[in-house]
Amino acid sequence: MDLSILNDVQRKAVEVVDGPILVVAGAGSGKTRVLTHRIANLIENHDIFPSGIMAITFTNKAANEMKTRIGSLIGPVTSQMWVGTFHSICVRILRRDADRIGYTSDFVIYDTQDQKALLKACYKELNIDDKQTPLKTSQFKISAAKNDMLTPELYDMQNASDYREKGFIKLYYLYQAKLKQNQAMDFDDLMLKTIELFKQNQDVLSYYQNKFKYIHVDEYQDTNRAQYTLIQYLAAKNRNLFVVGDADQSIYKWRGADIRNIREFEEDFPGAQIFKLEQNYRSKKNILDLANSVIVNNPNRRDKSLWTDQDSGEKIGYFRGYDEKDEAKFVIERIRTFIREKEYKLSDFAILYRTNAQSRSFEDQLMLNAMAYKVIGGLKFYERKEIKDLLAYMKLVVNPNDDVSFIRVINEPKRSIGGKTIEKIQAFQSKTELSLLESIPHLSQIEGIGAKAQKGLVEFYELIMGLKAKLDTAFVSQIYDELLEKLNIISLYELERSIEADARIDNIYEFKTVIEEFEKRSESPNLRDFLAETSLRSDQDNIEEQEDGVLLMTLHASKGLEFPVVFLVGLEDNLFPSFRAMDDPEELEEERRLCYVGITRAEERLFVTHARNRNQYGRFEPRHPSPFLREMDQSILENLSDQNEMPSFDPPKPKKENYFSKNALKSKQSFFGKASGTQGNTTPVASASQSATYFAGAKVNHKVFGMGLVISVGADGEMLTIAFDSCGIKKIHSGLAPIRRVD
Ligand SMILES: Nc1ncnc2c1ncn2[C@@H]1O[C@H](COP(=O)(O)OP(=O)(O)OP(=O)(O)O)[C@@H](O)[C@H]1O
Ligand SMILES: [Mg+2]
Repeated sequence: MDLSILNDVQRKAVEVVDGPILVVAGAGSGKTRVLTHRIANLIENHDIFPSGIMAITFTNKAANEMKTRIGSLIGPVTSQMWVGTFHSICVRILRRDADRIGYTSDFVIYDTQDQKALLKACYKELNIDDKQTPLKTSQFKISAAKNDMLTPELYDMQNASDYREKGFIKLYYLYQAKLKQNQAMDFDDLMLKTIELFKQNQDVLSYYQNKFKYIHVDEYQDTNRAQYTLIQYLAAKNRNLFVVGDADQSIYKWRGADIRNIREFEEDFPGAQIFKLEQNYRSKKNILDLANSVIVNNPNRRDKSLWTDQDSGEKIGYFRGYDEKDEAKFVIERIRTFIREKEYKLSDFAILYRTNAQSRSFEDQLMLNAMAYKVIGGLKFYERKEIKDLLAYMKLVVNPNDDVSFIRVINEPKRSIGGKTIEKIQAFQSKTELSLLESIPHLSQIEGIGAKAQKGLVEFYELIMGLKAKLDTAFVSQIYDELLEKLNIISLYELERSIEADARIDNIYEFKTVIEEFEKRSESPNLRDFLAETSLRSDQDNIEEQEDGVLLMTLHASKGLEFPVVFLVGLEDNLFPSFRAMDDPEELEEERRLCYVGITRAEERLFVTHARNRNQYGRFEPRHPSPFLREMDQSILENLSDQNEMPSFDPPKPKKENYFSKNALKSKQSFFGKASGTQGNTTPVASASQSATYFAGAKVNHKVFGMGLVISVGADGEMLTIAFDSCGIKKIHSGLAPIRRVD
């Protein structure tokens, strides 16, 4: 095998055969390449059997990529070599020896839905109200405990003195017992049970320790406690552990990833050889410089020097649109120009964003331009559950005969209506030719439907009919608002307090923006036309399933990948970095690392964009540029914004010392204006009745709801819309509520 295609340090790292090895390096320096070449080298030049080699990555996509890369070096990877995710490797181990810890080898794996169903059964047994403690909350807590390797027993020991934890501990015990009864494991158990297997069965552990002489881990910076422990077990005997990672790319703290794992590798494995790669092969120099100018603002990091012998390349395109639609138009227009002028294919372009809901404006523009696209690691906007549900409601309002929509949403949210009830109505329906919805007024003629289900059905009927009555007089947005209110859907998701639920809320608000855009451009904005237009869009979706397409994904999903042209979009305060980062310096550092990951995906061209106004939380509001934009080296940005979109406004005052980097505030040639003078919408609005001044972005403390962030101030200067940490968005009268500013 030809190792001359590697640079000196890379080759040295590849050539060491035994002992613990850590390769740390910035993005695009060839870490993954070194890892695959090392494996090929072991097999080709050192006669190591593939069956003695294991390589672990974080996603299936990355695992497949790794197999392909090794395959291209030494021929197809056989199943004797274990290349996979942590989970897939654990399943393989457990299938063989689960009986040693009291499971059969046919144990089942519970996915999120199964987990919820099981939790529900526990709730029933323990009399827990899922309105007070949403299933999702317990699910999240159990997962967090497991990622920290806390079994119910350990968790109990740690929290025994905390009376508030009593309920949860009981639940956790029961949940775990029920899993066992069902011979089931949830995803997190796969890790924990493997560790348990090793702990309790020295012979099993020895078998794997002897079998896997060489163990490799990519993206080591994102391992959590349980994953770390598993690796420690497997590698303890031979100590031939080869890990690669980059502390600057650690972006999974919220899933328990512990950046210390990489920092403390030398302590965990004394005598470890450390290699630092410094040459980046992926990106043009300007892109790399930009990435560095951002990441240097993270305190507590080991400085790395990353260089490239590539030329500077073009400057980084900077665009500030009037709103998110304008931003999307710019991006799609650029892609068109690139394709017209150079030999690019659609999949050379990646649009990276912070939150899923942002994909919508880009999807719309791509569809308008008949360009194929793919949403990686997620669903296209109109395929997302909450959007499909809301569309189904609206379809029923227009068309009571739509049984498909009826079935989709009759029990969404829960109305105690199950499959049996629907079958009974269907039996009735076959005699009457009424639709399912139209059958509801005839419930008295249908036997065997319980009182609870009857009540649910009638309420559903009244909801739809109530909206139908307004069909010819109300705006679509009014119908939509009323629908949301009656379903209480936002509150239900808010109660879940999970990242997933937050994303759904974002999407629901984003859909309101879709409706408002429709109302603006159509002459008689009615629901029928709106639905017709939307169904055309979803149809188009289906045609576009081809190989090639512009790639859309969140920053998290882009880890480890590379693309010729990257658009990093939505660089706005409270979006990226997210609102959560405002009060939490650690969170802000994690967001900054995410920004670093995003920038370093680009090979040839990079564009950074944001909007001056955005529809978010269901409101059209002025936005501040992201602090990350200010941190970027301004001398390598090229302003591509329209003249009238040239910036200059008053940036919000720094609230935390490191919130805006010192660099950025000093920067002379900033696109983002000096910290003097106020303009336009960002002018603070004084509250009439209080001396305190409230404005979008002000932080407040409410006696009951706790800390929150003002999202907007009503025209009277008194009605505030506030996003509270504890309970989501609320409207509060500043003169009447027990509220004060905190700075
Ligand atoms: N010595 C080299 N010569 C030429 N190209 C190289 C060399 N080393 C790496 N590359 C190329 O540079 C790009 C980045 O490599 P790779 O993906 O392995 O980097 P990485 O450090 O794993 O990046 P990330 O931190 O983003 O995961 C790849 O296209 C790879 O083929
Ligand atoms: Mg990599």
